[in-house]
Amino acid sequence: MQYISTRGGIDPVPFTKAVMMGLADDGGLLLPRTIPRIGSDTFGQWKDLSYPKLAFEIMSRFIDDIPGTDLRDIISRSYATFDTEQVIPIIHQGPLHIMELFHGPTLAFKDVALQFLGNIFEYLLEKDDSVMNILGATSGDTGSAAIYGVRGKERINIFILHPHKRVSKVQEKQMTTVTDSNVFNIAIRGTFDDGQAIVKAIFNDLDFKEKQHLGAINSINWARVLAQVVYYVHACLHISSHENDKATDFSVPTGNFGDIFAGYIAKRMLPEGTIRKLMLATNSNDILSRMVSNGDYSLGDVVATSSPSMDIQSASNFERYLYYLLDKEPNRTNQAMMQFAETGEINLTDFKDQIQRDFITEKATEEDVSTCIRDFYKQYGYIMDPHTAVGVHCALKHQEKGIPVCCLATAHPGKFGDTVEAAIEKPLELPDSIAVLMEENRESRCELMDADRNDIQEFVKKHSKHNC
Ligand SMILES: Cc1ncc(COP(=O)(O)O)c(C=O)c1O
Ligand SMILES: N[C@@H](CCOP(=O)(O)O)C(=O)O
Repeated sequence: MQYISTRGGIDPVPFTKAVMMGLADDGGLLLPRTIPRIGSDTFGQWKDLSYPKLAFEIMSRFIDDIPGTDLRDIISRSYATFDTEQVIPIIHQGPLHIMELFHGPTLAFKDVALQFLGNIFEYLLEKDDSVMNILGATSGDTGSAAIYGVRGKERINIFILHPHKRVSKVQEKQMTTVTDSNVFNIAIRGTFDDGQAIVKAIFNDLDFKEKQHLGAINSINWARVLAQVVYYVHACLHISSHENDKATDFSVPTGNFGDIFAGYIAKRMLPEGTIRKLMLATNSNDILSRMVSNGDYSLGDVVATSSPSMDIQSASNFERYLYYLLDKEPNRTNQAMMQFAETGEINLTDFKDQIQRDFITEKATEEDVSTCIRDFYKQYGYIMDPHTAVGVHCALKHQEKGIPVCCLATAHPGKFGDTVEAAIEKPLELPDSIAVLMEENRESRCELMDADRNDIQEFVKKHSKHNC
């Protein structure tokens, strides 16, 4: 399998190079040259596979430059850190299927891909006897999952930018109380979008990228998307065996467009009609919702909400979808992205029909989110986090009679305890890993910096790991 850039400016590369490259060297995003198709027979044979075995079946269709035995080992180690043997339980609650993606070490869906990516990096660096300096931006969950994915790994230093005071208390503590010497947290005076733009600008300095051995853990990195494709297939297998092979809709709370893009890839891979509709749910940062409703992909200000991890306007992975929307023409994708960089908008009104064939959308206000958490708890006794509630709100509004809907539960409610407790009007029982974090006097480490690309680049240079 070869990987190409959405902007067409690099020669195709195999999986391992794509993972190490992160952002494509022409500023675009990497995609597999073709999306493998899964026939109905093969899909049927996967029904009883464990999660790691299913992950191997899917990933090995995209990875042909890591020996099978090594890939199996990497996958099985990655999911052994989850707190349940099922890895990703799917439960039936009221009218919905809820896929709980938060059973990994940092209690959010990011662990599913970042446990895997941390192990892939370690494996490839050992092979090459090399080192890596990871640079990433987070609105709260990617950062901690990436840190937990690589903490203590000898060949890796990690630098994570998060927006100062715009992440939840638990998210902040999860990141900053990891005091391993290879972990550097930077709180920036700015938004997640500012952090992501700085990360991309630094990656685009190819000389710096090469000299500092930069690596990417954001969904810029194809391996992130790939690991997330697996759980859509897992859910389809589960639901088709419980609901007589019915086509399934998915509702996905969306910020950087990575998770829902993984669903889009799964839809194109699986037998026709296995996934019916993808519901794209946003909070008040609704650029993606406006794009689906009327083709208007135009930046607004980032506003702070109770689902802070989705307080994003400039959705990184949108470029990958745009590439397919523009008939896989890199020149057109490049032009559109250049225009977006200049004007902050892309007019997609001519593509509205296609976009609406791919997605249904809904935007949840702050009131919608707390009402959804409260009512779902009252009716079914199930407690969800505010990001999950954005998706559940959308699912309940758009569910069609007789069509199963699977909602992605992207974080544990305890990560956003204040919002959840206010909605359900009672204290939450916190998992031990959160209770420990909130103990007083825990040592923590974080630099506060302006959202200044040069300062951050200098900081990374000063603290970066080098080959011996
Ligand atoms: C808890 C949670 N839910 C949903 C999302 C949205 O995922 P994506 O950015 O892949 O669209 C994020 C991060 O953005 C998140 O951290
Ligand atoms: N919600 C994310 C934002 C970064 O998205 P990514 O999927 O590109 O890493 C976060 O929690 O940081």
